[in-house]
Amino acid sequence: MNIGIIGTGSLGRMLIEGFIEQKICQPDQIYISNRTIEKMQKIKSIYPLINLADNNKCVLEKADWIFICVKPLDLPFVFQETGTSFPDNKLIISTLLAPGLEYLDSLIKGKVLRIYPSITQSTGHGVMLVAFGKRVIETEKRELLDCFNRLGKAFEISERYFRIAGDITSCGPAFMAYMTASLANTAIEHGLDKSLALDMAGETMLGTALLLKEKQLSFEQMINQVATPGGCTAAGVQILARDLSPIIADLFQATREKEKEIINNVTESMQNLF
Ligand SMILES: NC(=O)C1=CN([C@@H]2O[C@H](COP(=O)(O)OP(=O)(O)OC[C@H]3O[C@@H](n4cnc5c(N)ncnc54)[C@H](O)[C@@H]3O)[C@@H](O)[C@H]2O)C=CC1
Ligand SMILES: O=C(O)[C@@H]1CCC=N1
Repeated sequence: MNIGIIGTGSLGRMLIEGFIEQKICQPDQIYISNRTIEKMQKIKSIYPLINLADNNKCVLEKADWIFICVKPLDLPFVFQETGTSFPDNKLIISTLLAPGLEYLDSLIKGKVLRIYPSITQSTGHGVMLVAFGKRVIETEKRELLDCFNRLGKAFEISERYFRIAGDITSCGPAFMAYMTASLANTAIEHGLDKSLALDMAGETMLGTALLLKEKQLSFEQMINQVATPGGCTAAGVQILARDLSPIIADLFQATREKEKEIINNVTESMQNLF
């Protein structure tokens, strides 16, 4: 089975690393294309056997599973080039937050699904949200989910939950990194050396994740184990409990509004072209 990646930015590259590092396929089974050649060449310097395609059409010809990893507003240009009619043995896999499956199923003659991956999955950990279009059959669904489960955990859910789940799983790594960096930055403001603070923050984030996983702790158990009764962690947690909720509510609102804007813009530009 050959894998195609159209768009080798952050996410396309993560998928390439994940497929190769988790031994889902060999580098010579992967065909990639990108608008600018430099990003592809960097990937080729790491995986010399990977195939650089001349254009997106070549990826479609060579690969069986084709992951589209461009930004939503670039999608119309991809379909302009490749057409929208694909044989039944190909699976078109959109990583984009828009357009939705109903539109893709009506535009594309062929099999399509949506995934919402996470950049963390190159490590074999993290979450992939999955929703299948109506022409994907059961055996293909199982094969896809088996593959995605080797890149962390795959959750087949209705795409109407992609936004709120994606705030945890796909945007989450950035939000969590921001919060951890904020702890470090405040410590820096209080006089701790910058590189020490950042190193400490990263190591603590890693240790926290490993502890949660290895000891199968719930978040609440983790908090309770750290927060000695009457101690300073408990004092800090009280501040979070008092002040964090409205900020997180604003964050969910902001991602939802941005998603709406992107969906409107993509729908308009698709309608202009098709
Ligand atoms: N970065 C992330 O963690 C996640 C991203 N996504 C989705 O993945 C998609 C890509 O996101 P990123 O990788 O972050 O963006 P990016 O901007 O890093 O990468 C997009 C790539 O597509 C290429 N491209 C643009 N037009 C093209 C065309 N016509 N043909 C071939 N290549 C073309 C660009 O040169 C660029 O390398 C977006 O739709 C995003 O919503 C989904 C979940 C997580
Ligand atoms: O920021 C974005 O729009 C994409 C989707 C989730 C992560 N990156």
